Amino acid sequence: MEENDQFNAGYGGVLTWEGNVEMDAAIMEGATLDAGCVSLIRDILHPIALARSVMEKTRHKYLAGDGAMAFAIEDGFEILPEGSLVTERAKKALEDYKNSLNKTNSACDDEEEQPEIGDKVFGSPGTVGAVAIDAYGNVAAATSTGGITGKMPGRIGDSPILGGGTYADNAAGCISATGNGETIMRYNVASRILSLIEHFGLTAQEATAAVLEQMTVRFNQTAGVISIDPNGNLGIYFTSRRMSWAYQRGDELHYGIDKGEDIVEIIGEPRVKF
Ligand SMILES: NC(=O)C[C@H](N)C(=O)O
Repeated sequence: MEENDQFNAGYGGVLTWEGNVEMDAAIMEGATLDAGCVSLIRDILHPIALARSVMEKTRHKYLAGDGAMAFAIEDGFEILPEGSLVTERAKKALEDYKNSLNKTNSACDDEEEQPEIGDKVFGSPGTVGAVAIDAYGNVAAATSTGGITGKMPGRIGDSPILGGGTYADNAAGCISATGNGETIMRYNVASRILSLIEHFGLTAQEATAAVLEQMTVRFNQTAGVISIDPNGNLGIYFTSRRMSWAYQRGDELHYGIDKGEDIVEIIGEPRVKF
């Protein structure tokens, strides 16, 4: 999905105020609470793979900027020619965003001006997130994003923040979030949802809906989350107008984008049967 320009991750990621793609990603496994996070990544097609390398090959959990790029080179990642991830669509979104700011001509972080997820005006609809559970109850989460259009260079969102936009713990479940990163990280969205599941016995759907509704009321900002609880129940909820999501269970593929939508396709037997 990082290769698909329809998503705000990898190729087609949204642009900083200065017109660059600067990406964040995180991956976490719930059995060990091991994790890898990266920020301020440029010219790499799959930042999520770099996050995984940080998890598996370093003694650290989070690398950013020049150090992360140096590690990527050392680890054999292809560094694309500068600007290779920038699409015409992302450029147009940045231009539209700049034109929409009639108050000031700087990269201010005025929350009122930030588009909500799904907004077609200022860039690709969304961050790419994945959550999964296996037959043994091991959960995992991963999130990859270009952030928000017109962000200041150096800005880091919620996606690589463990407990903010990404988290996985076999005792509680797994989370990937999308939406206004400044709000999601301040509200600790992932850890709040998982607390409700672990300590108050809510299902993934109940906990996800409760926390996102509270966040939206408190901050007047929208977000969306996909989650799975330790019983394998899915949570899919968004306070934005739209969020594209999909999941597979057995041979059924479900997907949707607008509220209440649940399109089902039978895609044949899965290769691994549980
Ligand atoms: N579209 C997104 O989900 C953006 C991401 N949450 C960020 O703020 O970096």
